[in-house]
Amino acid sequence: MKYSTCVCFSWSILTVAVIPLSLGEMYTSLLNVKQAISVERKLIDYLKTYIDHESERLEDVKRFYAKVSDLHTELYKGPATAMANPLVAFTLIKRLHSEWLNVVHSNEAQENTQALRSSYEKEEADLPKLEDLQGAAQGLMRLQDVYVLQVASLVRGLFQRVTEGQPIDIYRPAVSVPLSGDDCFLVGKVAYEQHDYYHSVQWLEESVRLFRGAGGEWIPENAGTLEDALDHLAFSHFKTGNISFALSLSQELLHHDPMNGRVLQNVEKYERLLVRSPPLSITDHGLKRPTSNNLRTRDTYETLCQTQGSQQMHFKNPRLFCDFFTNGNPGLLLLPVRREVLSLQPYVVLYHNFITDTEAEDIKTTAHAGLRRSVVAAGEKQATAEYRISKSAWLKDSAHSTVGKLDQKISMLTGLNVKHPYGEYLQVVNYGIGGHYEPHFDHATSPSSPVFKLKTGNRVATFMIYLSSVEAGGSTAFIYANFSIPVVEKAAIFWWNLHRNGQGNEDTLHAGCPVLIGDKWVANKWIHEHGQEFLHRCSLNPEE
Ligand SMILES: O=C(O)CCC(=O)C(=O)O
Ligand SMILES: [Fe+2]
Repeated sequence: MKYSTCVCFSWSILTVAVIPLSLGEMYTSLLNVKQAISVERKLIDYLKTYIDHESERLEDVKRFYAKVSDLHTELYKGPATAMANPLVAFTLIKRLHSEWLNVVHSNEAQENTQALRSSYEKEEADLPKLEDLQGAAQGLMRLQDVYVLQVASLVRGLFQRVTEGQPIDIYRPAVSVPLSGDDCFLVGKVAYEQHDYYHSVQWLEESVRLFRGAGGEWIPENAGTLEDALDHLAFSHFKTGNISFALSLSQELLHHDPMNGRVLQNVEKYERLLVRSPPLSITDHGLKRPTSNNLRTRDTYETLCQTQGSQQMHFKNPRLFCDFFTNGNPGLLLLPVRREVLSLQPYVVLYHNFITDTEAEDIKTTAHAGLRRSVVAAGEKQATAEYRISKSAWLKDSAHSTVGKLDQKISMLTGLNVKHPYGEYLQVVNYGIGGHYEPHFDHATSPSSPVFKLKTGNRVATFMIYLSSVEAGGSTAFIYANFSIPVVEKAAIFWWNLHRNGQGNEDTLHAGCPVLIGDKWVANKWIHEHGQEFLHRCSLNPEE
């Protein structure tokens, strides 16, 4: 199979305009998700004003009600004598002529609703779109798959995997946020609409269970109902061959909606099917994950992600070592870098504390305005892809003094020329909900790749800096080399993408695992072949 190359034009920085956040999608970058909190804060304030105004209005209605009902209690004691009083008669006539009319036809309720709606409309541009909701739901399903998380636990706000029949915590959140029947309905529906009945069955089952538990009560914020969930779940079961479940759920649905012609027809159809071929046993309907085009490496990739950093131990391979490294450079003499050689084939090293907290903050902050949905090479062009969920920005040296400082330090450590165009501009990446980058090569694997547009050859090496920590997930996995590196905050990793003879090194196939918990930021510096002629020995030997 072919792997795409992560390609991004470093010169696109020239055309970067400051686009309001609302125009880009939200789920592909945690920074944007975090920014959405301030929008909800405003909505909360608007709702409070609405509740206050409506409460005042209801207080007035209640006062009028109390006034009139108290009067009637008095009047009923002797209505004839009461009416003999012209003041009582006058006020009765006035009430019936105009006071009731004013109360019943008051515009206040409408004005309050209108005020709430127009405040909401002011924020509308910054609200997540349907694409965000679907992307976030897909992110959850990705985490479920890659980390083998139990849906029933996720629904309770827990991150657990079943091991030897026992649910084991993969991560224990400080506060667990349980999901509602409607939350699960939404995730199930996203899967259902993609004909992915493996996930729709699991999520809709939870949805039906929770809706049933809530007694089928309707609440205004919900999009779905018990009936909707039963309907979708019944059809998902039918599609996965579980006709008897499809039948019993449809019967339950008819109980709520007896005149639903479509469901009546389905029930007849399911009954006929069951008469024709009765089910052998329930276990016949084992749900299977949808197949993907990267099945060959999927298991290794996911295992490497699950182990969250599974490097070969130094004691198992004495050629792997740690040291204080200066690369013979006087600039590093007083403060050598702690180097850890992680792998020899391909050659991958980790430099601890490569960047300071302040420098990492400078880089992230400078990147904010330029973050755009990350793209991958698609033939000669670049396009967004499901297999890379993040936003990225390109930073030139001139963007901030820290960028130039880092270039210098990379150059000292690697001994390579990283000046543009021999090194691409710094690519800063922020991952989104369940954000990931599936197995890929950083170097071009086809002569038409956009990597060659710089006219400085292929990407000979990658220098990647971890600008943040993550709480769980997000490791960098080397698939064929069979090891993964956990996110080590402030560290950087370096590897050669090409053999000395210029051929791509297949062993560098690598990936960014989905981020389970946290806000992962990395920065890539891609170094090209040209400009290194006297710095990195090349070879004509096809074996080298
Ligand atoms: O995020 C990671 O761990 C890997 C990122 C990566 O491979 C890339 O951006 O090319
Ligand atoms: Fe990469």
